[in-house]
Amino acid sequence: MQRTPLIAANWKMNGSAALVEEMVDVLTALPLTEHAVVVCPPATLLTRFPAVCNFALGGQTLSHEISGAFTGELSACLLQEAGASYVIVGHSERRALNGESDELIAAKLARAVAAGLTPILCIGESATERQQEKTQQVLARQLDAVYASQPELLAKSVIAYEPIWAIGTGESATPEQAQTTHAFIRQHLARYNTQSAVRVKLLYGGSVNADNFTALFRQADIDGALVGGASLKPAEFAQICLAVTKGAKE
Ligand SMILES: O=C(CO)COP(=O)(O)O
Repeated sequence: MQRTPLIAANWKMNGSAALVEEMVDVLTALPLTEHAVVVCPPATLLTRFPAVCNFALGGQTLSHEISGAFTGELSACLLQEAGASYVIVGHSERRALNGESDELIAAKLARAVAAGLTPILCIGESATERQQEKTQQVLARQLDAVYASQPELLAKSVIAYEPIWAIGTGESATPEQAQTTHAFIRQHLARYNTQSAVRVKLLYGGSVNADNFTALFRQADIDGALVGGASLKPAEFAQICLAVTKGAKE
């Protein structure tokens, strides 16, 4: 089963209209294959991107509500209207800083799928959980919560494994560590549904850069990356994108 690769950029609360222009110039010059790259800028910048280009756009979070008196929130439909076709859900920063629970994340995922957005579900363990050998337990809990809410949601999502200890630290998981965990995630998904487990794209996130990406991407169960810091540097991000268009896996 050949899964097409995906590189996703998470700009977090960074970027500017100027960075949009720079990124568009750099990415549109690349021979990107269809659906290979998605850029998730702050929502206010979504409409600054051209309506048609050779990469997709995504939001960084969404409300679990459809519409109404929810000041400051953004619905799936608003994101879609602004040009998004993906949305990051359950990033560890939102789990930690905004108190997003597994159940809330499952509700957001359902809202995204219902609106036709592809969710990028983030899961991952903290340094302490890894030291206590609870990585698999944490990931299983995060996946089970989504499965329990609606069994078909995971098959319609991209899943990003982002160990919290690797985010923004410059200390990426090693290719072996990442592959072991991705293989576990895929096995766990297979317990729900063997066919969709083979099809689901699993991205690795956490201090990915142009130097370490190729070795990560060569791993059997790593289908791409969710890139934070390096996605703010157009030339470096372009190198990561090119690695998948060149088929670095072979
Ligand atoms: O959190 C991340 C992407 O969602 C990873 O961030 P960094 O690539 O900066 O470590």
